[in-house]
Amino acid sequence: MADGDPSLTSAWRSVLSTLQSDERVTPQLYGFLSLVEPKGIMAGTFYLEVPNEFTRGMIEQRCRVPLLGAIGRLDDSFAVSTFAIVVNPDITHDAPQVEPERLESSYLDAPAAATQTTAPVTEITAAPRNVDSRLNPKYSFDNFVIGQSNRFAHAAAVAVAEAPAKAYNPLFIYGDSGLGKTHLLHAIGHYAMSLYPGIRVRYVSSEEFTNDFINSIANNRGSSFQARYRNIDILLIDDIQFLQRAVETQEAFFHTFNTLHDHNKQVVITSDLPPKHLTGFEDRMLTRFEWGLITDVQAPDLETRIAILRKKAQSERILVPDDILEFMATKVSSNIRELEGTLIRVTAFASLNKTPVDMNLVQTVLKDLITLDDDNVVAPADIITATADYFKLSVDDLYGSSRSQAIATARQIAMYLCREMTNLSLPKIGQLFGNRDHTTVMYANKKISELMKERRSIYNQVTELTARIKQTHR
Ligand SMILES: Nc1ncnc2c1ncn2[C@@H]1O[C@H](COP(=O)(O)OP(=O)(O)OP(=O)(O)O)[C@@H](O)[C@H]1O
Repeated sequence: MADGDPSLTSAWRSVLSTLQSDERVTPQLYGFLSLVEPKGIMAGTFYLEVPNEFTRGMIEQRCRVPLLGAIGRLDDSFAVSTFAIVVNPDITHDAPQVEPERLESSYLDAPAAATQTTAPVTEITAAPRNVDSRLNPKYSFDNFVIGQSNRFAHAAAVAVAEAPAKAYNPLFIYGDSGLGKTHLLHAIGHYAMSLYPGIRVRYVSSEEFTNDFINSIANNRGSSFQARYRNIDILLIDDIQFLQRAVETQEAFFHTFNTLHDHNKQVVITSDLPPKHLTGFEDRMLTRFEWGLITDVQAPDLETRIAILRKKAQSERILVPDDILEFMATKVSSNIRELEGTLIRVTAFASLNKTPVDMNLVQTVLKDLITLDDDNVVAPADIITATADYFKLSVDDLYGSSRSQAIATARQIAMYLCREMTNLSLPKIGQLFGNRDHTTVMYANKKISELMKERRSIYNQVTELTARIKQTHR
């Protein structure tokens, strides 16, 4: 679709009208959205232009989720699921309704909660707010359930958000997959941003860091890489184990870490193992990981698992009796992601059949979801092949960029299953599917969870496909 295309303009108008009635979009934020020029739709991405970095930052940081939601509501014929924002200073528009200066100065006001700590707030450098924090709004401290297994990690995370670079630096959180490390990282970011409006936070997975680094070398843009990772107040880096043996990327991370630490900026790192068990890292790097505080997250006990399920059910406004929650929590014991997957399936089934969630239903659904043990890990390639076979498509269709509805839905189902059945991170799954952004995977996950509740055909497809994949792994 080209610039000036009337259907493009009408698509963007419809997005704006959805956003206008979204209570998460304040009039000030709407002011920034009204600066957007829609440029085109390609390969499922809505390309938008804005006049400056500040506007891009505001939209990316504060409107990402409502915007993805509004785009998702567009007519299927647009075949669009995500967006990308490009800065074009040549666009001329009226000024946004909030002047950047006002936001800047509010950043320097010590917030109430922060004054309880020893953090001298003004030490955090005020600077243009154009950092895309890439935080997932789903993961906050409010919806993190505290239990014996994560109490210490949670307290350390809160302390770091309240007093960046003062409490523990770096904070190193380790533990098995699916136990809440990523959730804590994002929660630190959100909480720090609410305490110190305008603070520059960047969440990045090690894979994204590696890609950024490689691209910066390939494109001779080392200085923009440095600017991106060094002009920030809090760096949240997920799954550092993926930098094992990546000598040059490690070197880049080493310098980033030193610069941030020397300038009193906070670094938070997660990993599947504690520093002393990580192999493939230089000693000087491991020593630095141990400078601050190391804490682990463990598998949650039964009570915590029940509490997590209860919280999740409440947030989705689903009524699930306590004995059912307890039953589900007993069946799925180690991985919280799997626990959530179980709840999604159960509530989708109940919603489709318009029946309450009772023990019979849970037992029926759980029959299809017998968990695989650790030696029986599903390879993402198997999921993709099985999905392609099931929908009578080719594997290349799923990797590729076709926007046909049938292929796009099959691709989203494959992404959903990769998220549910493997330990792969969102960026890694995005990479697998033709280098897509991790937000596309997040969106696919959400969309399929919702569609399962609304369309029996989708529920059946996901269930049958899961059973087939598990069958081949028994
Ligand atoms: N204590 C908790 N309270 C509520 N939800 C939780 C908790 N711990 C984990 N979760 C949820 O479980 C899911 C998996 O957690 P998360 O992605 O943070 O795990 P992880 O340890 O980072 O795993 P990986 O190493 O595979 O990236 C998320 O949806 C998260 O919100």
